[in-house]
Amino acid sequence: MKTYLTIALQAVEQAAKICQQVQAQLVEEDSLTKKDRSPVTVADFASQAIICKRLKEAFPEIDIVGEEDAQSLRQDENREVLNKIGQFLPDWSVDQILDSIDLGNGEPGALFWTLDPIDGTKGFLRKDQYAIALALLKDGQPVLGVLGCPNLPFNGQADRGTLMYAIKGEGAFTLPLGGGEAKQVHVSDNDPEDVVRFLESVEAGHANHSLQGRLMAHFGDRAKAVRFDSQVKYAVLARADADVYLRLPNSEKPDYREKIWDHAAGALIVQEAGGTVTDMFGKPLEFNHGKKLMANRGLVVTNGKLHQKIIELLNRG
Ligand SMILES: Nc1ncnc2c1ncn2[C@@H]1O[C@H](COP(=O)(O)O)[C@@H](OP(=O)(O)O)[C@H]1O
Ligand SMILES: [Mg+2]
Repeated sequence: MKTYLTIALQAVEQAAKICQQVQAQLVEEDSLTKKDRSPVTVADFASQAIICKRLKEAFPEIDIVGEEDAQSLRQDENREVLNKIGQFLPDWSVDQILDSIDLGNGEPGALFWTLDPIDGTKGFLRKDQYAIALALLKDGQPVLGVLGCPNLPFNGQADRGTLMYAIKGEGAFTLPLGGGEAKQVHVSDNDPEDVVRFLESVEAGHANHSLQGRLMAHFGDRAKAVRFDSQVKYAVLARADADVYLRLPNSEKPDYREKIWDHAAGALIVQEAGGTVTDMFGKPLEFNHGKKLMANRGLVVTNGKLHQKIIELLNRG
């Protein structure tokens, strides 16, 4: 597993550098809109190209299930975006860029990678939080997870981003992006009688803020709300900077099913830091139903001590 980890960390580091460069000089034309009306940027594509190329060089036999594909980039109308990606990958030919992005068109199987090249694209566009999320899944469960969080200060240092990783059964660790010593992380110790710090999406459309508000009311003044984009929320909870992360289905999209790349890496990291991850009914996540968590609805992520209480409150009818 160590070889997988080394390559995964290098790939995410490399992608994070490009994402930081793009975010620093981002303009509106650097993104396009997908069929589901969600945005995708130059950085999403460049990040996927870099990570897929690196993984396939090292592990040619393992499929990669990535969020993006190059179909839209192959259309003339998006030539500008393709050219811009080339500016950030100067040694790459156009075909190399397109083909590397499409290395992420693999299918979920017994052993596969899943990649979100930029999780929280809307946060990225706001120059806010985002994560590069990579996980290795074996027999339907994440066994390795890496989160690159370029805008999440490492140890309070605003100029250093955060990298987090976990291997199943071996704990969760953090180190600064750009290199440094890895330190083990543990979730908080807070119980239902303490202050409870709740994480939620910034984007109201990705969650149910009003249901979450009603649940928080149960804790009165002790409930604090913190909003972050992306799987940065899992990283924040894993290092004990928050206690609960709720992702409750938005009433306007009751049939929404979560994507595996939005949760595989983060869920493993929180579990290895001592926390608990289930859906809103307390059911463990099942990653063996294709690209979506078809057997689960919503998410409840806690430090473990708060889990039962939150599930009870959510399901008391
Ligand atoms: N209706 C919905 N409910 C829950 N998640 C949604 C959603 N619509 C989009 N998303 C997902 O929410 C992710 C961002 O999460 P967050 O709200 O925590 O920042 C998006 O990932 P991408 O940004 O990779 O597309 C997208 O996959
Ligand atoms: Mg995502």
